Amino acid sequence: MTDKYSDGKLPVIDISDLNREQEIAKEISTACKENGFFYIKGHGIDQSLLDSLENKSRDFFSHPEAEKMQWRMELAKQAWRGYFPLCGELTSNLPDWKEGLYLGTELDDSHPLVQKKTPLHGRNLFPDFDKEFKSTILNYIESTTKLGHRLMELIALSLQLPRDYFQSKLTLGDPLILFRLFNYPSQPEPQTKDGKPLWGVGEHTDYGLLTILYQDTIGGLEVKSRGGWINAPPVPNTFVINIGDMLDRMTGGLYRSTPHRVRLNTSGTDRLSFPLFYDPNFFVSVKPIENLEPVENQDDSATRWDNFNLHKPFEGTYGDYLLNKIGKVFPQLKDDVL
Ligand SMILES: O=C(O)CCC(=O)C(=O)O
Ligand SMILES: [Fe+2]
Repeated sequence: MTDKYSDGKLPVIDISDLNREQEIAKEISTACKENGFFYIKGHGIDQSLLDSLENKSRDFFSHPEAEKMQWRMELAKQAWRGYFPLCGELTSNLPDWKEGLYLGTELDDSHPLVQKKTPLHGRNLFPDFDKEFKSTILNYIESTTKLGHRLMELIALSLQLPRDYFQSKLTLGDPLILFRLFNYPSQPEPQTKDGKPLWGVGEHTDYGLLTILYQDTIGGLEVKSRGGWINAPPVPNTFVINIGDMLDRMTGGLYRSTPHRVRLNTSGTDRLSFPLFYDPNFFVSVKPIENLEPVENQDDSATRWDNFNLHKPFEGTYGDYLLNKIGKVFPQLKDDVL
């Protein structure tokens, strides 16, 4: 059943009942057309795994920055993994008031793509304050990647496409998976720079297909709905799902990648969040799906955070597209490793 939470605005969709697949697909279609954001429950991922990821991450971030820098991103070179310190990432050219650990699908050095030094592919840098952190992270990535496959089937059904549409045309069984652990330290006073407010994360959309977000109980995520900014507060036993720019592009704007941001955390307790980005295969070029409902005002670049027209033809692969975007959020790393 679908309940209403979060100011009554974002739906919670139960995906557990296989006999209700068509109804679930309909609920997803409505949610994707309305806000591009929804919660899912009945996802089948054990709370004990989520608790363990949260506890071990909290422990990792509690160490002094100098210790965490043992796993800094520069060390992973073009794999783009590892720790970045507070204000180490820019969104819309402003530093975010967060620190994080970047991770992804684990590929060892003998993998052909790693041998060829393919950007965004390689080994993770696993902090070892806790010896079980690595297995917890890998279990989490595996479980949520499977959940991503399932959600993409439901999204295909929601567009009246064959259930394997995205698997056969876009992910080829090997979606690009980027996973992040974020810590938003609590701040007594909002920080300002040049008179501009700082954010946990500034307004943006996500680049890929689908984001699967687990968050702790603190809150702070905000979504730009048609009626204005609304909260996406923590809801027990759920993930927040939002669609990314590539699904907006493929659906000709029928499913919008909705801007969102994270408020500066003043709660008194650090906030943790865990976004997993389930993206197209790195080597695929992303083409619009044929014969979908046409959308008026498809080009929303005038009001988009980055003034980018997602629907302008683009010839390269998803990998080309993404590297160009990432270079803007980590300019220094781009200069050093690419
Ligand atoms: O931390 C959150 O709640 C959201 C983070 C986010 O939007 C992102 O990493 O793209
Ligand atoms: Fe995001």
